[in-house]
Amino acid sequence: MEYPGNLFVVAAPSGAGKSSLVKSLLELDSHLVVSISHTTRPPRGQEHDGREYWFVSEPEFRAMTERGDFFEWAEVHGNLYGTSRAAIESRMAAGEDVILEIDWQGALQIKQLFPHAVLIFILPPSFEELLQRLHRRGEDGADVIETRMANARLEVAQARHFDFVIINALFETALFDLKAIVHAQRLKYAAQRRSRRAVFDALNLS
Ligand SMILES: Nc1ncnc2c1ncn2[C@@H]1O[C@H](COP(=O)(O)OP(=O)(O)OP(=O)(O)O)[C@@H](O)[C@H]1O
Ligand SMILES: Nc1nc2c(ncn2[C@@H]2O[C@H](COP(=O)(O)O)[C@@H](O)[C@H]2O)c(=O)[nH]1
Repeated sequence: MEYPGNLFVVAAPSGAGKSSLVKSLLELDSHLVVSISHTTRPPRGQEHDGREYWFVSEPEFRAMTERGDFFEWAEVHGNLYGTSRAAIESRMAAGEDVILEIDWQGALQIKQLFPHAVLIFILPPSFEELLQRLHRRGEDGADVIETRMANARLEVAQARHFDFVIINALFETALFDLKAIVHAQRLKYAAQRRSRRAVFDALNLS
């Protein structure tokens, strides 16, 4: 499928900082919209339905998968997560630039559907720092943190399938890298569209 806007996909092990980076990017970039995913995970302390996620029951989620409502979905850390068509289709069709914050399994599904999607993987500087960040965030119990740390070791091996890798050691540096990727992709896409136009013009086609 091809849409007129850019599609960015950001994945990372839990706690690497992708939500923080995407949130800061959105504050600086009014041309970018983030997709709100559906999940069966219970809300954390400050989370609201329709803001961080659409929180649904497992039967509701399964019904959506059967109806084909998702562009992609996956089981992550024991919960189900998915990007609904309703969340992004109209915005992509309108030519808006969309960013998805999803896990690596979803990212690879999106690349299959939208080959022009740009996949960005965020790495923490070390596993020790990742563990510290999960503890400092203070949102998850010890068992959840243990699961996420175990999964992190498998997830980082997937970075090789991504177009770009950013190491989120110093936050401002990682944000700069993310902005640069978005900017470069916009220029590349615009240039490609202009050259297609130029070819059409030269051939006197409309
Ligand atoms: N560069 C950084 N240095 C130190 N702390 C950071 C940095 N980036 C993010 N953090 C902190 O690390 C914690 C985890 O960040 P965040 O919630 O953005 O991670 P995440 O990758 O979105 O995790 P999840 O997938 O679980 O939602 C937060 O408390 C955040 O403030
Ligand atoms: N495949 C998908 N993964 C998603 C989606 N939305 C979020 N996620 C990923 O799940 C984990 C855990 O998130 P958390 O909010 O419980 O910490 C993280 O890697 C998210 O990126 C989705 O729609 N599809």
